[in-house]
This record gives sequence, structure tokens and C-alpha cells, in this order.
Amino acid sequence: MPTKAAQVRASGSPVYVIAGFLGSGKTTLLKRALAHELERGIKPAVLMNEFGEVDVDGALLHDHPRSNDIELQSLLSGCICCDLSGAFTEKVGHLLKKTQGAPLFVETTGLADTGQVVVGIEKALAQHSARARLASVIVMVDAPRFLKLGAYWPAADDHLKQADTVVLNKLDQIDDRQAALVERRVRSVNPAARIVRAIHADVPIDRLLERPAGRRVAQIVTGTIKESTAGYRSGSFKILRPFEPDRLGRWLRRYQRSVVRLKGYVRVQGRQGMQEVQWVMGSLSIAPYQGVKQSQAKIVVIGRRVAWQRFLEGLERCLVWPRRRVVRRRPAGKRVSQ
Ligand SMILES: Nc1nc2c(ncn2[C@@H]2O[C@H](COP(=O)(O)OP(=O)(O)OP(=O)(O)O)[C@@H](O)[C@H]2O)c(=O)[nH]1
Repeated sequence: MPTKAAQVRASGSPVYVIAGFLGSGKTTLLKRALAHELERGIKPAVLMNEFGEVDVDGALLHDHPRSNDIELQSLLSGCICCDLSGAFTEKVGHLLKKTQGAPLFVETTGLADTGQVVVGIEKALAQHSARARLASVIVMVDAPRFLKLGAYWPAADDHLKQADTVVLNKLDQIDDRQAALVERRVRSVNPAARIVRAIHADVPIDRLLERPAGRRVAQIVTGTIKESTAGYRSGSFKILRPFEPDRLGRWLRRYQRSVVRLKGYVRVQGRQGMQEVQWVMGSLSIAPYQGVKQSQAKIVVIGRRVAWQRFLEGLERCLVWPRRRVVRRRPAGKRVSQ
């Protein structure tokens, strides 16, 4: 019978993202997950990202009694979701080569755009490893401070929407009624996520590292829709991948009567840099974006009687997805002509 470690190798490296706002308990959870893996004889890999120049959390792991069994890399002075994205793809690739099937944990900075981090991981997996997979996105929530978080960090909801599991942490600092309020709020933002309650990130790690059934790869169009006047509604959305322009044109033509306006700056397959997209009642134009430098693609859509969920799902299908590298094995002793 294969050992547990061998089973892990057979199915390729699972990659776990541990995200959450500053101080929510990401490193506390990471340490628990590492201890759990090491106990089972598995040597995990870690990619830490710190916004500052000092690798405080990385240093804590270097001091770990079994630090020699942990493959650790850090990315400092920036965020893997934007300014370090190239280095991030490279480091993920490098670590996946070393892990040989053991899990890779990616701890983001507390300010990272989790959606972009997920896109970066998918890109790295497509480039470097046909067998590794994004297993799960775990978002830590500092429960006592969560209801006030929106004031500090307007992107908090977008980030929660990416989670497969949300850990409501620091429950020793609030009572049951407050915990229930936080849970209800989290549930309203991401009804599909599994929610786990914790103190000092003490969660059943086995269950946490299970691959959730039917993981949505990433929510790549995120945003909110608001009621406007005269029956119109408007939505603002972040777009995490480049558009395939012909597909976008075909999809929008279906909405000639209901989507009256769409504009923004996006990335487009085959074109360098950000592009300005303009749709005015049936007419689409795409041209190089001349405005102030933007790192995040965004659009605004205005429409009436639009089935928004369907519209957004269709919009996601107009985006370009990374291609998996296919490893073809040659049968021994035979040349394969392609
Ligand atoms: N009271 C209490 N403190 C906690 C809990 N979980 C973590 N902490 C403490 O909160 C502080 C921050 O925890 P970390 O795990 O470092 O948080 P982090 O999200 O990694 O922090 P950054 O990397 O700076 O964003 C530490 O002092 C932890 O010991 C908890 O459930 N209750």
C-alpha cells in the first residue's frame, strides 16, 4: 500500500493561499499547518510575502525547530499581487520543482488583492507545473475588528469573495452574539465559503486542507451593482484577466438593448498595456489607454433589465485563461512524430 507521503506526491503539489487583513492570524495558522504536515513526515514549502523590507514572519520560521525540513522563500518590499508579480511566478515555479508533491503554502501580505494572487498562482502553475493545483484559498478574519474593517480597507469584501474557507479568528476577544454578527456578514458576502470559528487559528487542519468540492478557480470579475434612477442599475467591476476582444464584442451584442453603457480600462489579448474600452448602445471600441497609469483593470456598466449574474458569467467567458503546459510522455524506444 502506498504511504501517505507517496499518495501526496502522486496527486501533485496542492497550493494553499493564506490571506487576510494585517494581523488577522495568517502566520499563526501557517505555523499550525506546517506543524501538522511535518508531523506526518511531509516537508512543506512556504512562500511568504511581506510588504515591508524586514522579513519578520520569515525569521520566525527560520527559527522553527524543524526549519531544515521547510523549503522557505520570501518576497519582500512589495506585494505579489502587483509590483512583485513576475518574481512571484518565478518563485512559485522554483518551489514547485523542489516540493515534489508536498504542499506549498503562500502567505500574502495583509493588503494583497487575493484575486490577483490567485491569478498569479494559476499563471505560475500553467508555466511551471502541469500537475500542481491551486487547492484552496483560506482567508483569515480578525473577528473583533472585522465590522470596522471596511473603513480602513474598502477592498475587504472583494477579498472575502475569493475564499473557499473563511476562518473567523480571535473569538476569545468577542462574545457569541458579536461572533454571530460577523459570521452573518461574512456569509452575506460569500455564501459559498466554508466558515470555521477559531481562537489562535486552532482549527482542524486536516479538514482545512481538504480540497473543497468544486472550487471556483477565481472570481475574476468582482464588484457591486447599485440601483440608479429610472430603473437603470450600474455596476463597477474589477477584471482580473485580459479580454479576448472578438468574444467580448459578440457577448456585448447580445445586450444591445439592455446594457446602454460600458466603459473602463482593461487588458486585451495581443495588445501591450492597458486599453480603454468603450461601449455605447451597440458600438464597441478598444484603444490604448492614455489616462493616469492604472495597475488594476476596471469597468463600469450601466443597464436596465439586465440579468446581471448571467451577464457577468458571460463576461468571464470572454477572458483569456492560461493554458496548461501538457507534458507528453514518449513511449520507451519509440519516436513520436507530432
Ligand atoms: N487574542 C488573540 N490573539 C491572536 C489570535 N490569533 C493570533 N493572535 C495574535 O495576533 C497577532 C498577529 O498574528 P499573526 O499570526 O502574526 O497575524 P498575521 O495576519 O500573520 O499578521 P501580518 O503578517 O502582519 O499581516 C499575534 O500577536 C498573534 O499571537 C487569537 O485568536 N486571539
